[in-house]
This record gives sequence, C-alpha cells and structure tokens, in this order.
Amino acid sequence: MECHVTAQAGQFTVDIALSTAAEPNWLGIVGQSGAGKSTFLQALAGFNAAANVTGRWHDKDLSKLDHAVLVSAQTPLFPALSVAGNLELVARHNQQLDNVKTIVALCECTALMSRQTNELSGGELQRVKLARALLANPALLLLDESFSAMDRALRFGILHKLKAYLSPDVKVIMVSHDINDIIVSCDHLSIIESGHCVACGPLSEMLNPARGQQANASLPLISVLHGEIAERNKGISRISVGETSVKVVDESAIPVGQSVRLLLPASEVTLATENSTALHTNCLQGTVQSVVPYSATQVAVKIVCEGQELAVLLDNYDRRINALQEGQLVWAYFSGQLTLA
Ligand SMILES: Nc1ncnc2c1ncn2[C@@H]1O[C@H](COP(=O)(O)OP(=O)(O)OP(=O)(O)O)[C@@H](O)[C@H]1O
Repeated sequence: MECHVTAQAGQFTVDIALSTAAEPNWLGIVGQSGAGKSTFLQALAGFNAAANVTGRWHDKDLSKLDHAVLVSAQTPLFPALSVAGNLELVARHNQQLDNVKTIVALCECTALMSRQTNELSGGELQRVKLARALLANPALLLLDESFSAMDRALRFGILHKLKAYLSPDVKVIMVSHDINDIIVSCDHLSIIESGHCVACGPLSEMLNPARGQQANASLPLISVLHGEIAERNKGISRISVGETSVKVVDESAIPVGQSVRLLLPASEVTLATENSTALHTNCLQGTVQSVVPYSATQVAVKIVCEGQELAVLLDNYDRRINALQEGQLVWAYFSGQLTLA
C-alpha cells in the first residue's frame, strides 16, 4: 500500500506518506490530539476539495476512489428523518435494501429504528452512523473515533461482527485514541505526529519492544496472545493458549470455541525466574528471547510462551536484568483483568 495525502486545515498542514510492504486490511492510526488524523481521513473521504490524494491500496487507486465512506462526529444524520428513515434512504440509493436487517443487527440498532436522531445517546448515534456507512457499500471505510462513546463490551462485540462481515475487498482505516480498539481490529498501524507519519508497519512489529526507543507516548507496549475460549462460567472465561490455559474476566459475547486475542499490557505482567505460587491468577512458562532498552527508565524483556511472544517491562534498577540470558526459563504472571477480543 502506498498513500500520500497533502491537505490544509486552517494554518495546519498535513503531509502524510504511508507505505507498507504487505497489503493491510485494517490500518490503525494513532497520534496525539491535533496531530492531523481527522484531516487525513477527511481528505481521503473527499471532504477537502483542496487536498491532494495519491496512492494505491491493492487494486484501488486512492485518488479516484468514489466509495470512501467516513464515520465521524462531523458526518451528521438527517434530523428530519427517523433512524429507519436515515438508513433506508442510504440503502435505497446504494441498492442495499436487502442488507438492512443484517447491518442493523450487526450495529445493534434494531431497537433504535423508530427513534428520532436527536433523541439518541452518543453511543447509539455512533451505531446508527456505522450502520449508515455500511449501507453505503464502502470500498474504503474510514472510522474516526467511531466507537468512543460505546462501552467496551459493546464496541468489541460490534468490531468482532464487523470484521467477520466485511469482505476482504473492503479496506478499513481506523483512528482511535484507545489502542485496544486498534489492537483487536487492525493488522497494520501508523503513528501520526504534527501532520506527518513517523512510523508505519505490521501491528506485531510496531508493538515489538525492539522499537521501544522510538516509541510514541500514545503507543504502549502490549502483547497479543492468540487462544480459544474453552469455557465460560459466570463472566469468567478459560482461554486455552497452546498446551496451557488462562482465566480472564470476559465481558464479550464471543461464542465458546471461537478464536480470540488476549491483550496483555507489558506493564501488567510480572516476571519471575523461579516458579512460585504467586497471587496472580495466571502464569505462563516461557524462555527469554531478548532484553532491550525500552525507555530511559525501563527495559523490555521479550519472552516466548507457547510459541507466542510476550513482552514484560522491568525497571532499570531491577537486579534481575543482568542475570537474564537468552533461552533462560522464566514465568510470566498476570491477573485476569485483561481485554479479550
Ligand atoms: N477547519 C479548521 N480550521 C482551522 N484549523 C483546523 C481546522 N480543522 C482542523 N484544524 C487544526 O488542524 C490540526 C489538526 O486537526 P485534526 O482534527 O486533523 O487533528 P486530530 O489528530 O484528528 O485531533 P484529535 O485527536 O483531537 O481529534 C489542529 O491543530 C486543528 O486545530
């Protein structure tokens, strides 16, 4: 994928060049407030006539894309129409009437159809806007903080269904201040600073502790473990990860037996060099793969557990750091209050 956008928002200039070796399906964008993320999406959506957009994504010429659909606070619904009226208008225009029921259910809008748009809560409004965008049959779906007003269970539930629903031909760019949204959905990640892209690549590489020295304040170090929901009981799920399993608080509606991703912030994992009966709920045995400086005060230890990479942050003064060697057996402890998606 290659993409270059230049645009002006008042005195602010955006000059964002993104390039990835592999073709992303879902590209996440993070950056501090005022970095130019919305200006970038608005240019891609064709909202800024003076912007210049060039590039390609798979077989799509981004400069000629007439089916880029933006979901943001700046894309209002028709206030004179009900939710149903708004959705049917777009569905009819795009020959999508047959898909209304499915998309309304996907976006959890079934109970909202008869409501007036000025009666909706922030999260309800976001769900209706997402439904409207899907009914516009987008080739490029641009999500600008489109889930920010929804609670975690709802947003991860909808994201999960959305990923299953969209055909691989539909490309998605998601801007979010919540890194969890991006980690559960995106395969690539870009960091925007002061109107420029400062880093872009596969999510796994961007979250790798080896790139910690260039880490951006908006990008914490988080590992993603892949597993499967083995059982759920009273809001606690047992997730099998390779030969072992961990227990987590589970607010999701993801069915038992399905593959899931478990997000582990490195700062919440404790490392032990001996097996102990710690108070933490979960323990994974692994081997040290690398120990790299992460920040002025922290070192990142990358370990491999059940064939998967897991990062742990240790403070510089931790005396265990000098004793850690590649291949050494270690135990990673963490609580069950983790994000599941
Ligand atoms: N219509 C406008 N007129 C003047 N300046 C603007 C306009 N729109 C945006 N800006 C400025 O351009 C800069 C980038 O804004 P933008 O909305 O793209 O940032 P952002 O990264 O999306 O921020 P946030 O995370 O807060 O939504 C900001 O300094 C903003 O004040």
